[in-house]
Amino acid sequence: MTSATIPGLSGTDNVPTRHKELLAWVAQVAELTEPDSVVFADGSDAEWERLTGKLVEAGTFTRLNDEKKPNSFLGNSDPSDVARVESRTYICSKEEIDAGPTNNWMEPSEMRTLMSDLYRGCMRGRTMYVVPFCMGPLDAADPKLGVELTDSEYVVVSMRVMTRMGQAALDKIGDDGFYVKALHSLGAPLAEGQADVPWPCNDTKYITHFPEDREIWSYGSGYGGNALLGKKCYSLRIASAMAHDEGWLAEHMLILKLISPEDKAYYIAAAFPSACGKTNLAMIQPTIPGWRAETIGDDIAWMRFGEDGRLYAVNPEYGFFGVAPGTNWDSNPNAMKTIDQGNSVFTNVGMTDDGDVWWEGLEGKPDHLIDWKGNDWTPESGTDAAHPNSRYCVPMAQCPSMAPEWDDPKGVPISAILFGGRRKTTVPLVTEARDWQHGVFMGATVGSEQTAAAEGTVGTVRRDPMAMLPFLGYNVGDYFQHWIDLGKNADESKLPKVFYVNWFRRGDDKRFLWPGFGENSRVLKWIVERIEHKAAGIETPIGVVPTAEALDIDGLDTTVEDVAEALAVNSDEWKAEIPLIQEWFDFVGEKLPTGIQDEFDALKQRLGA
Ligand SMILES: Nc1nc2c(ncn2[C@@H]2O[C@H](COP(=O)(O)OP(=O)(O)OP(=O)(O)O)[C@@H](O)[C@H]2O)c(=O)[nH]1
Ligand SMILES: O=C([O-])CC(=O)C(=O)O
Ligand SMILES: [Mn+2]
Repeated sequence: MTSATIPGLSGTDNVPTRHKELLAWVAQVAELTEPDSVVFADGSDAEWERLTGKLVEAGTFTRLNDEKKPNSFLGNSDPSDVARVESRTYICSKEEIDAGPTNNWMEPSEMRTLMSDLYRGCMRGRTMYVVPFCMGPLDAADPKLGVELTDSEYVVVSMRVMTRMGQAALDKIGDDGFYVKALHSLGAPLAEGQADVPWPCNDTKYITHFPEDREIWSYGSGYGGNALLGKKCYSLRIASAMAHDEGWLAEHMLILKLISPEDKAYYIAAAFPSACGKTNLAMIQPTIPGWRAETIGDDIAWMRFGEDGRLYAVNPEYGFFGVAPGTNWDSNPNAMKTIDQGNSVFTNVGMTDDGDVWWEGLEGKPDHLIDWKGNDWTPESGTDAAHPNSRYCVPMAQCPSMAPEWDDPKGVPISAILFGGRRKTTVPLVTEARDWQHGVFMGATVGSEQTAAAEGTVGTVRRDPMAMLPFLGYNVGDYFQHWIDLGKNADESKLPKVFYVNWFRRGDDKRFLWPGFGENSRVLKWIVERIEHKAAGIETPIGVVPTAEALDIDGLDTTVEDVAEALAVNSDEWKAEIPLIQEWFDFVGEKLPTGIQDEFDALKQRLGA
């Protein structure tokens, strides 16, 4: 790590790059934000030691018991800074229509002026880190590079887990290479002698994207999705705009490798909204004999057509930023084994008296711990030990279920795409689309109950197209058209088949009708057998659903009645869905593709609605 003081970045001898434009940008931001010092992050172990040590000293981190979680830390946030802030997230395209109805928009120069005022002097008393990173393998033909400038050590160490961060990425950028500019500040300057707080942040927050300039400006939050700018901001919002221009897809999808008893591998990508089961499905342990699964990615997929006409997916990430509550040895043993190897950062979970972590749903409920707000907690407290959106941040390479090809820059050929959401009613366990365009319609109309992953009322149903509602870098109507066009230009026989799944349907007494987790392998088996033309299905107005016999429920600890209810297509429920879809399409507005409107009209006709 080399440091250079400001404003003297003109003397660049001790700086680890000769990239003039990059250095000019660093100097310009330093001049605006006035940090005490500027440090280039190199991604080394020594740097990790130094920065985690600094975070412990500052009271941000507590080092966990090395025998339980080696080289791991707990950092509990300010209670106001626990999730993505969608109402403060902006797409500042030049024209408002290009941000579209699903995004907040402000004219770019107006936003730059407003945020420059906030950034002025905002790093006083802090260090500004220059964090080079690469999304996806460094040896990709066209590596996707970025540089985050941040005044948060928590961000630097988390970026090291989540991305290929440090000198290797800076070397890839070279002397004049392109990189995405990602500027982040906690917005919490320190006056001379002012003591710091454990989790600095600001009540004013902006998470801003300039898609045409491929630039990100974030202010006021230290939380994952708002501050680790390689993840949602770059790999989804900016990348979706790049993908639209360049003919590929940047999606909020897990990537799973499923291996049949005949040893044939199938790669499946699945888009579910935040906190709706991507990580769990990505690490699934199938319950049906002979079937195995491996992980390629758990949150983001970049997909492009290969020379053979198939759609290939790459996981751009390097770490998991997973939902902690509900993760346990039964629901997700692979996540537990990954975490147990250490090298992790936990946010907003409880800490046990022996220096380990605990959250709701984890085995071994302790009699006493310190909760995520720093208070004494006992099972009688009646409060959550961990915030519902508490997270573990851990290197993917440690996960025992990773497929050997998980970081292959070529990616993996996708056989099926799953869309899903969290719906108590209406949506069956699994439905197969009639063709690509019908599949795009399904994705475009996914509804899901709101979770704790963003601010808002948990439980309200909202449309979350392709699970991308909070992550689209451009107009949602153009996005639907892009999906349709990619299918039109492809060899239909090589396109992935599309399915709509719902693990969350409930019975009258509110219980889940389907056990989920490892048992979802039964649904995956039907999907693979549909691809191989081996499983039966029934044509319904909404698509093809399994016959009672086609879904393998051998040895399943669920009643046949519940399974039937989970699979049921209830035409009254679907008729009630029609005005909701209409309302959503009215909101999408004039850019709704005719292909999607055609699918909607056909659905209404089939339903007699
Ligand atoms: N009932 C039920 N719950 C599930 C299932 N899969 C996951 N969950 C629960 O859903 C919550 C979120 O699951 P994750 O796998 O972390 O969700 P995610 O989509 O990766 O979330 P993000 O990281 O926010 O994008 C956890 O509380 C899980 O226990 C399932 O098949 N059935
Ligand atoms: O972005 C985050 O903070 C966490 C995440 O994966 C999501 O919300 O989908
Ligand atoms: Mn996510």
